[in-house]
Amino acid sequence: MSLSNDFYSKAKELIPGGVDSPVRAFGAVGGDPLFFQKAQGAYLTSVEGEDYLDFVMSWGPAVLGHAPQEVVDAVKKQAESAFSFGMSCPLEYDLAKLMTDTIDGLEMVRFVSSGTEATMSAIRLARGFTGKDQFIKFEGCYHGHSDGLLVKAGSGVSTFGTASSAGVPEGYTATTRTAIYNDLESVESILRDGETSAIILEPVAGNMGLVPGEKDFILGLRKLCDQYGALLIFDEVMCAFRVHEKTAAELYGVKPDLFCFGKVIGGGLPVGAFGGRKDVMEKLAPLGPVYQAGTLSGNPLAMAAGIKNLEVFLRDKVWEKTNDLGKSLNDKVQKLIAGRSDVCFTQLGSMFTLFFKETLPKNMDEVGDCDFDRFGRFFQFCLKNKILLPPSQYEANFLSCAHTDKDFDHYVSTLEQFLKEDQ
Ligand SMILES: Cc1ncc(COP(=O)(O)O)c(C=O)c1O
Ligand SMILES: N[C@H](C=O)CCC(=O)O
Repeated sequence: MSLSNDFYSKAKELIPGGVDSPVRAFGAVGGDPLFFQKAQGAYLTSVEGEDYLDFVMSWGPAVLGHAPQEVVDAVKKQAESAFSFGMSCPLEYDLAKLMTDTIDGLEMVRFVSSGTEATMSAIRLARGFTGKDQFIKFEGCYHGHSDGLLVKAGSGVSTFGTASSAGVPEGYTATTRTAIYNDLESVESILRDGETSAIILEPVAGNMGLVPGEKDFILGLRKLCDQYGALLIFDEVMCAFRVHEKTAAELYGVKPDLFCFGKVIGGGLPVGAFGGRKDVMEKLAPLGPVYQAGTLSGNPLAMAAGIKNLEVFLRDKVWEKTNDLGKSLNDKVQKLIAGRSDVCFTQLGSMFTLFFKETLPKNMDEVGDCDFDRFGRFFQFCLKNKILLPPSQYEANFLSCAHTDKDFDHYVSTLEQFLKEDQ
């Protein structure tokens, strides 16, 4: 029994499945989950004291690497004066100012404690603003686990093979309409009745593996929203500051009505935010009739971590570094797999996915063609070689400015060995 096995056995007695989020359970790749004690730079240290090269990076926040000193110092300093006020503090304004100054189209922003809350609140706001109940989401996009959004969702929902979740009454999903990613026709056919309040999507999807929206698709969504009186919501919880220096909105040159954020803007502490057009945001309580609240919203520790994470990201031009690193990894992998038809690789900024299929998928159905058993074997092979991948073919990998070309050489030689042994 390893120490991780020991912790896992104990955790299973008190925590369902031994984990606080299903993807951590290694359910799709076999074997028992590892438990960790330390995260530093591009590495995690298990409770056994073994170092693992990390491509999970806390599912996105750690774009500077784990525990960057300036963020650690900012959190320590804040902890000396307050963990939580339950009242307003200047740090909320500071992060709002930094974000609204940085992000084109973000006129106002409200902080919450998770990406789930951000998307759930954005949908409520869109309904309140337009007076319409229906909204569109895409198969394979994941927007957290609020009831109405747990329909044909990616990430753990697909990993564990559920189209929707038990415990969600039919009525709660009756207003959720699903369309096919990268397929404008599937969207317009739903919009024609004029009943849709909003379209929400990951403009660069990372919860069915990395599947970028095609430019025409994203531009087309903007046009359709304008034509049919629906709001366009970009869920950039995962992709902001990862696929572009700022947002995917800038990458495509499209302005959504609302954005959702999380991950990087909290520097690893629990945070989410939604914002966008002022006339829409002013419908929120206490100004307007759309209610939304949170005991720990705008939490000072999370604000301090987020401000420092973003400041360093912008000041040190971290985007240029992570983008170059991503391209370097892409070059190495493409060279290795050239001419193969059993595997393909895609990268955008600091996100990437290796799919066990011939060609890159454009939507959730095409991701379904992957060889999932082989992905599981690759995951285990990497683990043996001290590399931690997200434990599902449906998840994107993340790198940070703390990763190095030497780390990538290790990943690529591990992949090379795997492809030789696993014919
Ligand atoms: C695109 C996207 N939206 C929303 C969420 C939900 O965020 P959280 O897990 O912080 O609730 C996630 C991740 O889980 C995500 O990747
Ligand atoms: N894909 C999810 C978020 O990005 C994975 C995180 C989780 O559900 O625990």
